[in-house]
Amino acid sequence: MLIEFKDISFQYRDTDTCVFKDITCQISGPGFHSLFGPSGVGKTTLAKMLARSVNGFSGEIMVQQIDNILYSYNLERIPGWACVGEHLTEITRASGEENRRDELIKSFGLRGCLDSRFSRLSMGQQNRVNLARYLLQEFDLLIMDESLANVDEITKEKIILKIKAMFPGKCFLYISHNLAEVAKFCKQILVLRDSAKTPQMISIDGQNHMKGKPLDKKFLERSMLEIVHAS
Ligand SMILES: Nc1ncnc2c1ncn2[C@@H]1O[C@H](COP(=O)(O)OP(=O)(O)OP(=O)(O)O)[C@@H](O)[C@H]1O
Repeated sequence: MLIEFKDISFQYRDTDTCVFKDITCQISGPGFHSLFGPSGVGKTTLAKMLARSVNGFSGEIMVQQIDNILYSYNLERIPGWACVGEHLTEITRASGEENRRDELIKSFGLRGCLDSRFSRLSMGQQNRVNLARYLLQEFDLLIMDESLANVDEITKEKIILKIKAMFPGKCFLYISHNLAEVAKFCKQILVLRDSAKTPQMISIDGQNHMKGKPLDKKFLERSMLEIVHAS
């Protein structure tokens, strides 16, 4: 599995600032990779380019062994008229993944939400339901653009570790503003900087924490420090 951004430059139409200037970087292999950087620097834009919903850039995005790319984001809302259980059953009808659905419902703490309408759930509950909907579909790469926003730290950790255990062969691009979280759970952190800085993207190794593995606190602290210095 390989994703390669080569000399990417981009400016939105009718704006006078460029978002990207000659970005080159690689993501290889399955697991959690992060896009990290200050608000407005272009994380969502780059993720959407990868998902082919933002075009018109110069340079190349090459992917190998990745056919299905899904893009999930934290403000995505599904129709509120059906209850959550029905939505998840409906999506499972296409994939035939009843066991996966039940496992996600249990580990994402969604049992109590199944009879509620989506619109009546809290934001953190809505985000968990929405993420489960994506994990029930076919994908090689899932972009998680702040998909776990509004979820408390303890539940978030359980969910990330569960996703890693359930989908060891899949690639995830995890976008978050939480420094400790990306350093702890991701194997690679792509720090995106202002387009006036050179290089605009810096790659840093993360801890890639897994369930049952001890945390290397020294390594984690070093990663966090490197990310702060790169930002
Ligand atoms: N459709 C658009 N048209 C014009 N400019 C846009 C458009 N979408 C985003 N931008 C601008 O492009 C820049 C990058 O936006 P983007 O949403 O990719 O940043 P981000 O790093 O994901 O931000 P955040 O962390 O706040 O979500 C911002 O300056 C934003 O104002």
